[in-house]
Amino acid sequence: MLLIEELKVEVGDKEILQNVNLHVPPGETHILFGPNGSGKTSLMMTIMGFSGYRITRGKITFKGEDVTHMPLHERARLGIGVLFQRPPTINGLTTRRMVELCAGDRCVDVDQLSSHLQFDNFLERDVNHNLSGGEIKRSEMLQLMAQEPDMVLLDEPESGVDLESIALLGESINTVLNRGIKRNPSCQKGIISEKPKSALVITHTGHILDYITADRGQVLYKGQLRCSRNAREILKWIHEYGYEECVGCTV
Ligand SMILES: Nc1ncnc2c1ncn2[C@@H]1O[C@H](COP(=O)(O)OP(=O)(O)OP(=O)(O)O)[C@@H](O)[C@H]1O
Repeated sequence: MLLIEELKVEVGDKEILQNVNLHVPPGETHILFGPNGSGKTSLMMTIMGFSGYRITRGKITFKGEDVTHMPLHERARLGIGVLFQRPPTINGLTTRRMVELCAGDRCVDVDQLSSHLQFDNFLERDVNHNLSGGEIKRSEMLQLMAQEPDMVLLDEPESGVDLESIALLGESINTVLNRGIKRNPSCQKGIISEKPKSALVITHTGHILDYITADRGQVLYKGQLRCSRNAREILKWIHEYGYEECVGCTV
């Protein structure tokens, strides 16, 4: 699904990612750990194609297509979706309209989806305007559910979300990954996708691991991917020994 080969990325005049190799096969969820400033968000922004992240070497392939220099909107159309750590407020655009735009020509029952996410009361507000941290995450998940991407990049999905609401968030992530979206049965447009979805998830706390199934964990350290193993094992090592010891282990 996603293949990254020998990727080097600069932001401004600073090299942020060095020789990153990563393979996320169809249907797999990979977890990305790493200390503050190690380059996790930059990696996601580069995969998504945001400007300012200059690829100086390497290649990104998605669903067999070379997307290394593909514009952001084409990557989104090809099936990459992102949940931002700190998404912007968009004045003048209601969340309902945004969700409709994300759905494109897919038939999505916005009211049903938002009710599922307990977001009904905020649909007519401008995107992320005056929303709490948890409400912003639900708004972003709503947009992802409508977009129905083949691969989702989730940047700290649990940040700002209270412990009770993480279960709801985890459920919505699983909906996006495993079961596609719930459709209005009277709607004839669109095809329910049964294709396996993939995910790359950044987490600091690991709380989200209680709700989603992780196939593998990776540690990004000083711009390099240094470890690849069971995500819970990595989390345990980080808790017990810290990042420096974790990436130094040879077990
Ligand atoms: N637009 C930018 N201009 C200059 N430096 C940047 C820019 N974006 C990121 N950086 C720098 O690149 C490094 C990696 O940042 P990044 O946000 O990718 O790290 P991160 O691992 O996601 O951190 P955190 O866990 O704190 O969110 C940091 O030193 C950051 O200051």
